Amino acid sequence: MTDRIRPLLAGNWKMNGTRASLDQIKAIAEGVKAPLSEKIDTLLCPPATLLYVATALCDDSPLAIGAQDCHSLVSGAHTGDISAAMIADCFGTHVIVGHSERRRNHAESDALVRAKAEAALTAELTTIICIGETADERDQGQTLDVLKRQLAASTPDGAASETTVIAYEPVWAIGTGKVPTSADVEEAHAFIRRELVARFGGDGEKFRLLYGGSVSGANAADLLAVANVNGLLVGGQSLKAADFLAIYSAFERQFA
Ligand SMILES: O=C[C@H](O)COP(=O)(O)O
Repeated sequence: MTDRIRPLLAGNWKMNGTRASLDQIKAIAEGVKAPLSEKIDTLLCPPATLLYVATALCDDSPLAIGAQDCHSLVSGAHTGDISAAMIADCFGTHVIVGHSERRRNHAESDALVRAKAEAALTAELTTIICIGETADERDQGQTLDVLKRQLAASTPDGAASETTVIAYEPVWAIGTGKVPTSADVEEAHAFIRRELVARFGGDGEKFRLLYGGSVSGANAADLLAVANVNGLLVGGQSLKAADFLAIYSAFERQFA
């Protein structure tokens, strides 16, 4: 862990959460307090239906609210989509793009992910670009090739460490309870770091690299101890405040 890099704990609710879940957002917002909030950033990405009310709920909290996807255009005839500008209009500050569930379920290409990331940058949202190999790709020894291709093709030339976060999420680890070894995470993150430095020079050293995939309160501390892991992207364990705050506590132990 490079101490210049401010860690980020991010939660992705995926297609979960209704108005009845707002009490969980409130509890998380109240739980991410100073002094730790002065050292690490926290973010929750609820479904788009809750975005506006969630930002209002978190008005007095360090907890940032973001979205899970955006269209590459600002507006137009795109039924069901939301634009980066709309997210910003709801006071969202972040957006996830290129999540493997979007890549798989909506056939999103690297080029489309890059266009979405460009739109997010234009809307002045912090963009979390997800990359990661499938189980087959891993079994065939292609992990680093996949990461190289996805990172290069999904990241805009205008990306910078202030505005862009890279999340390494092995597809086979998402929602499965399977987590790569620390050595595997270290290898992947070191590779991503090298690629970013090769492309962005010194600024590549400063990008935040998140690990995601079956993160829980039980494994968060071990993951955070891995070199070049600057935070975590959490799915299932971000839905309940108690689970998410248990992961936040692991940050406390690592970074306070
Ligand atoms: O965006 C979050 C990831 O897909 C991880 O999900 P998970 O923590 O439920 O495995």
